[in-house]
Amino acid sequence: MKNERQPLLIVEDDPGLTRQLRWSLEKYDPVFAADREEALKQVRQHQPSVVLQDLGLPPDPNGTAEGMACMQDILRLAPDTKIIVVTGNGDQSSAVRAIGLGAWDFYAKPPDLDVLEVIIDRAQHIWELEQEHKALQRRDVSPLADIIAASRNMLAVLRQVEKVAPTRATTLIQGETGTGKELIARALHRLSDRADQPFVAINCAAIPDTLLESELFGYEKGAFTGAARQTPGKIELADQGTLFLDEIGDMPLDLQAKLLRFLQERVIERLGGRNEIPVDVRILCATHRDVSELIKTGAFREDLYYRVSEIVIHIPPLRERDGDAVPIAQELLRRAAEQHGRTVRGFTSDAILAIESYAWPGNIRELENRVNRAVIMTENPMVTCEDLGLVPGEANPFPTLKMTRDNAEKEALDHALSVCSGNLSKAAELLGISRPTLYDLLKRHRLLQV
Ligand SMILES: Nc1ncnc2c1ncn2[C@@H]1O[C@H](COP(=O)(O)OP(=O)(O)OP(=O)(O)O)[C@@H](O)[C@H]1O
Repeated sequence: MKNERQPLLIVEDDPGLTRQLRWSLEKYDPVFAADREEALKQVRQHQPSVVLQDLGLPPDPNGTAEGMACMQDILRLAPDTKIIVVTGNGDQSSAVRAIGLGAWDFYAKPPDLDVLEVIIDRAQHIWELEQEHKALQRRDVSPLADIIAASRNMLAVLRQVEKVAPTRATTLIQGETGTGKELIARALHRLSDRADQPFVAINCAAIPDTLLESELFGYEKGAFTGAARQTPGKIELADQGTLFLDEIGDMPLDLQAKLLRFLQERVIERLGGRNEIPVDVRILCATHRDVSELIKTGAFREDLYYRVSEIVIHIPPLRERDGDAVPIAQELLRRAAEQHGRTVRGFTSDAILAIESYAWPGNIRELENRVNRAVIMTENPMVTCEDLGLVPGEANPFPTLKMTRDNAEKEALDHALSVCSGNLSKAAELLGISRPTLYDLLKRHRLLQV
């Protein structure tokens, strides 16, 4: 424990006990409150790490409702606080309920002051350890730290990201909606030597075709009605940094031609302008669409595809990432609880099973939405299946032999490709098959683009 006296908030309406505590806990700097309102005021002012709180507070000194409410308010205000609740002798069930609602520990009246001091010291010590741990985490947040991954195929994606990031290679990130494409793009930028320069993102599907060109290339004053002043486009704004073209599969064909020209010549001309402006950007693109299909139907230029896909990163859907859903859900719950000031501590075991077995068609974005909603709406300390809107026990049906074979095949392909860093000849050799057979399998499992 640190040397300076730490503030200790004592929420107690019995003046005799208050006096006794003041004299016996002298290694702390005690501050007092006799009711909920005063307690919250003291928490705001002194930010104590440990609070000693009577459960019987006015206007309900013989019950526990006010005490429980006070405790929850304090945790909402300062979630890391260690609250030790004081119960009437023999009132074990209230103590257990308080722990369920987020109290750290409890002791029964009349207090044995030596024991109480040990409990407070321990709470203070744990609080300090937690703070140190958090500070350490903050200090070495790697650019990949916010990407939670435990599955082999996602860890392979992260290894690919680490290799590709320091290069200037134009990269296409493919994956279903909500799989984390933008998160990966940001990580590629933050791990590159452009990390201190701008990361500019534009969603080609969210901007009407007529505006996309001026958004990307900028315009001169008077270039069109409403062009009141010279405005640089996103490409120019990303100069020296990274430009992320999200949903590039939705880019209209005439703009695709312009983008291709830019990628070849690395200069832009603003709309209505005559000067060529050199721009140095690294281009990252993403799409949830099957580009090979778009090329076949003529909706995407093949030459542009080759330009933007020097490297292709394929992000697997959540249902194919073995062991990822639960740790991601836990991290999202922690973030949501912090953001919304809720004391929700985890998932019930039913909820964990449901998270594992649900197919997550909307991937992590859907998981995030369900967890957020649950954290805001739940009245339980642990999020349940119902809070998540999932059906308990809705496990996957027993897998057919074909499903099992397909999964094993896909896993072996994934593994071989990651061991051989994407080298197809080596991967084929490792798997004991010919290169054309490997090619066919990769195509069948959609692990190969075009
Ligand atoms: N592995 C992960 N760990 C933690 N959070 C994640 C992970 N992957 C994605 N997320 C979160 O899920 C949300 C969706 O991710 P993101 O926007 O990167 O997906 P996307 O594929 O670009 O989505 P869309 O196709 O809808 O644009 C974001 O809030 C992101 O922070």
